[in-house]
Amino acid sequence: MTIPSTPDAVPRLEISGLGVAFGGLTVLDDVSFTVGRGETVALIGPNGAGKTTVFNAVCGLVRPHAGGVRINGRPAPASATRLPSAGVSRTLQGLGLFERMTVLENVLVPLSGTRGDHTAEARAILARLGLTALAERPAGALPYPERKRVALARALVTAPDLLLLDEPAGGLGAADIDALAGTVAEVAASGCSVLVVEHHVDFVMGVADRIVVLDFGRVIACGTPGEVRGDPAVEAAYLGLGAAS
Ligand SMILES: Nc1ncnc2c1ncn2[C@@H]1O[C@H](COP(=O)(O)OP(=O)(O)OP(=O)(O)O)[C@@H](O)[C@H]1O
Repeated sequence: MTIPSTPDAVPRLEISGLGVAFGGLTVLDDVSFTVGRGETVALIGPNGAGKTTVFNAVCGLVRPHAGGVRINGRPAPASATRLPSAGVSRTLQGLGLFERMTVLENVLVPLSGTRGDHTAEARAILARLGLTALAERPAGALPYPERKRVALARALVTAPDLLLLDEPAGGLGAADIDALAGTVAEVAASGCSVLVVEHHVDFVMGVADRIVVLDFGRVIACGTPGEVRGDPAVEAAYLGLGAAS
């Protein structure tokens, strides 16, 4: 996918003054942060803090009443269907795989509207994620960790320059989380920017360059993992509430 090049100073993702309300409920209030090129930023916070709503605003699935989202310096697409052409891929908490389609067919879905045969690219991604032997299996027949990897492969096949991961470590064991952390590090090293929503604190501390902490729809802290870990407001709001360690 060819994305117009932008100066390095322009963030891949810039969220400024974002406000979202559902009916009378304010869910996001003046949320601002950036994700730079090749940077991995984690968005953490207690249940209901507004993390998924941030993702949905980036993807054009909810309309903010204040502020905005820019991707590579341009306003984010108003529709999720235009995200791939803006260089953005996303995984979903619910995975959203087509259960009866094979692993390979699932991974080819994002490229189905584009010209040419993309089988070689899809197989390369499958190989990178250790899924080659499962390529012809129906996605619905696989154990959960492999299904999660298929969802990640499907997000990577468009070669995004901004990858949004919604709870990628959820439901995985230690070995799969380690492998996932390695994949995220490789993706970021290739220049792709990553925004990850995740509850698993060790995973977040290991992969994130910076962490943004939301509580009741507001940013209460932003910094390196070391800075955030020691922040009393974060401990009170989140880390002290028995999150996975
Ligand atoms: N479509 C909607 N209509 C009404 N309220 C909503 C809607 N989507 C989310 N909310 C509410 O907005 C708030 C933030 O939800 P959101 O899913 O963004 O939080 P979250 O931080 O991702 O939580 P979790 O960690 O549990 O996934 C919650 O109070 C939720 O109930």
